[in-house]
Amino acid sequence: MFSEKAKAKINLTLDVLYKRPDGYHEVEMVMQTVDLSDHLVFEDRDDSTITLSCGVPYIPLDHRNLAYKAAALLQEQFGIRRGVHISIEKNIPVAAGLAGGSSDAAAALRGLNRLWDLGLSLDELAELGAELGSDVPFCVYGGTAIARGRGEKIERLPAAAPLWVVLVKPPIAVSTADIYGNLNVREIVVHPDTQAMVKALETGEPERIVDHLGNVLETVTFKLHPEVEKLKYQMMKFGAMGALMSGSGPTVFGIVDRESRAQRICNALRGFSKEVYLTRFL
Ligand SMILES: C[C@](O)(CO)[C@H](O)COP(=O)(O)OP(=O)(O)OC[C@H]1O[C@@H](n2ccc(N)nc2=O)[C@H](O)[C@@H]1O
Ligand SMILES: Nc1ncnc2c1ncn2[C@@H]1O[C@H](COP(=O)(O)OP(=O)(O)OP(=O)(O)O)[C@@H](O)[C@H]1O
Repeated sequence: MFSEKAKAKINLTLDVLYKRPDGYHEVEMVMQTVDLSDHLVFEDRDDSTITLSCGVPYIPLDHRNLAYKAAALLQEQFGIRRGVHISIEKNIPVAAGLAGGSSDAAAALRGLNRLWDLGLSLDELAELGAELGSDVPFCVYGGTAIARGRGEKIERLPAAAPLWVVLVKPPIAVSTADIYGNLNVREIVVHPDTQAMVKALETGEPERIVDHLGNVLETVTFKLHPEVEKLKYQMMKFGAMGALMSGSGPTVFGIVDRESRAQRICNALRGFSKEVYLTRFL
């Protein structure tokens, strides 16, 4: 029996450069792991099937689950005849822009690499992960990184200073495909400055980091779901140093340098949303 943590991510920057002929968007994003995690446990089975259990009722437990897909991919690629039962304790909100499913897939790749003694490196697992989703390779490594291509090309960065992050999710689910589908690249007014964010992270100065937050998908999601923009405004009003929507949304994160202030923001936001989390850069 093995276990793995599947950590959530936020996008400190998310830039779209152009729409590619394959329908995906060429991106450049600074990604950061935060300490909000699902927990996965992997147990051997007597047969070759893959089974899943999960405490929450609203995620698929069959071939549509990204952790199932990860297990099936490894079985197929390496001719594995052993089965596995994967229990998922879900703490990351679903369809939130926090890569919950992608992180479960990455944790499944790491966990099964150990359970099935495959001896694969993180680079090899990340390459396999790209077949499951654009965010999976980053989730294989975690930490701080720049993601390019459709998100699968990862340049790892030194660990960032452990800033506090408040997450707030409105009670709506957002489809990533819909948000990218509604983006008109020619209408992007301000592109985030990826290199400036990298430099800001090197200094560890929160004031510089929040200066360079930017996500070109915000405009699209805000138009479809105005309550997301409202939460961003409230996050700032309650005292965050900077705030941004994560990924395609609808989660908004706020960056804070002191725990006491982060706690106060969480308390204030709980008047508006049931889903508020206090986390940190990891
Ligand atoms: C929004 C982000 O989460 C930011 O980290 C990612 O860019 C999306 O990552 P993801 O959810 O793992 O995305 P995938 O499962 O690979 O793709 C979902 C859908 O989003 C769109 N998509 C995704 C990534 C990308 N670079 N361009 C796209 O246009 C495509 O329509 C795709 O069918
Ligand atoms: N292990 C899983 N956990 C959560 N959702 C999953 C999982 N496997 C498949 N899904 C499906 O994936 C969809 C997207 O959920 P997920 O939580 O991964 O979105 P997300 O956080 O917006 O991802 P991203 O930030 O990578 O776009 C859900 O509708 C859900 O049914």
